[in-house]
Amino acid sequence: MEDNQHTAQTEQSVQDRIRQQIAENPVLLYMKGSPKLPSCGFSAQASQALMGCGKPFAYVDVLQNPDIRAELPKIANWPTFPQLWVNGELVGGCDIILEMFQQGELQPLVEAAAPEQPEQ
Ligand SMILES: N[C@@H](CCC(=O)N[C@@H](CS)C(=O)NCC(=O)O)C(=O)O
Ligand code: FES
Repeated sequence: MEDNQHTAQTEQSVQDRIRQQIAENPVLLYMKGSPKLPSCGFSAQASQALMGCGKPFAYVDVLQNPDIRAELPKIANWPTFPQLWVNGELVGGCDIILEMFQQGELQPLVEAAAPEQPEQ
């Protein structure tokens, strides 16, 4: 009973953390590994396409965050990684990201979403 309650609370706080990440980062990629050192071919292709857009983006390595890996698919209603979120909305996974990149649709989406770099 107490254990169940604890688990429910933990899941809630993980989901809150995810929602905050999604709200705070206009372009956010949930992936396996990092853009520089991806741990899966799907995440490698997705992050490469995003890097090809030439704008900074945030990422979360779900292999380093197993709680996020477990909870995000419930929030997103999307079972796999990578997941690209732009302006608080799920764009899709690797297939959709690559398709949009090849169609020239990813770059304008990212450009419109990413805030300008602050002046130095
Ligand atoms: N067709 C998918 C490929 C992604 C995929 O199948 N990902 C798997 C293997 S990396 C996954 O995330 N499985 C759930 C998990 O590992 O938590 C896409 O377009 O993103
Ligand atoms: S980690 Fe095996 S397919 Fe992505």
